[in-house]
Amino acid sequence: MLRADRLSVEFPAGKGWLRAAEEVSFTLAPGETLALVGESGSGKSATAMAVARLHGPEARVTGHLGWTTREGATLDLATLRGEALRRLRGRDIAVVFQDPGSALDPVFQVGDQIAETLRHLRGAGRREAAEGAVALLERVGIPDPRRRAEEYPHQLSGGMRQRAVIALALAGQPRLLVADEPTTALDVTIQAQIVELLQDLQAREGMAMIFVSHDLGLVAGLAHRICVLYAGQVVEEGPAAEVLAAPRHPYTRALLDCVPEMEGDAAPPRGIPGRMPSPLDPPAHCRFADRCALAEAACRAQPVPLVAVAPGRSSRCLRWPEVA
Ligand SMILES: Nc1ncnc2c1ncn2[C@@H]1O[C@H](COP(=O)(O)OP(=O)(O)OP(=O)(O)O)[C@@H](O)[C@H]1O
Repeated sequence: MLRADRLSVEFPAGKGWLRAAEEVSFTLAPGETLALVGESGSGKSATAMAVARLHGPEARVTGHLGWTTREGATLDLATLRGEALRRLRGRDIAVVFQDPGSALDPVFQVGDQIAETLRHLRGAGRREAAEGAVALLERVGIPDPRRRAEEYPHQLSGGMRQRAVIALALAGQPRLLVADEPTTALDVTIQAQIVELLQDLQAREGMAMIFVSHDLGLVAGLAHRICVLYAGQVVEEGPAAEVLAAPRHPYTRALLDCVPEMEGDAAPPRGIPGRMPSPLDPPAHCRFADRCALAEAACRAQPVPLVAVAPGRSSRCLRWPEVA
């Protein structure tokens, strides 16, 4: 359904450009969830926002985003403009962000906001839209949806607000949901509930999803494929079960080591020692070398390419067979 081919996202910085994402490639099948994982600043959001075409005019996006429409035609999302882009946004591709507050207007009742979207995107009549809004609130697990529909966003808890935002995203019957750290602002128990909801909706509606997270533990139960980003580059990509069971890049290994062993583990999450290189001036060789226990002279001698290590799996590490 979606094929990102050498997608790069750059932002103006001083006299040059900051490469937030660099030649990122992946594919997404209908009904599949792809997790984009990495530390803060690794380029996850830049990549996800490029897919949703939500960057400001200052961003320079290059590469291709092949998209197969409902009718089977192929478009390049990266170059879509005007009416075709408006039709796609909100309808075929919906987005849920970290902060549920930003997607809801504080001065309108939640149900009215969803109803208005149904009228706009699906041409529903007034009554049909109001009923549709209640049905959507019910579908995302909001108890007593008829009463909740009449409340204002501030009357809902954080978790309920994020559910309402997801209901709003579903209003256009999207084929792809882009969820950018949708649970980061929520309590741990609520996080799990929202992840469960997304998983359930995704399976029921057959929607594809791009899920952005810094937490490999969180995406473990959700993702079909995982794409690990480091300093703007894909360092590992493959089926989630394989990546989690036998990582082929030391950075993925290190991210896995940060995941608490057991749910409710009281130990504070450990970070990875060292810092990610600045995207303004990344080294020409392996970008992870300075934080990597396996790094040797060859890793600092040349750029390291992303290579296939198994069918459907790739790694950007010279010593990948030794990682798992
Ligand atoms: N609009 C912008 N203008 C300039 N630089 C930007 C812009 N958006 C992102 N960046 C930079 O691009 C790099 C990648 O950012 P991005 O937000 O994609 O990372 P991320 O992995 O999603 O991290 P986070 O979890 O913190 O959002 C960072 O260095 C960031 O500062």
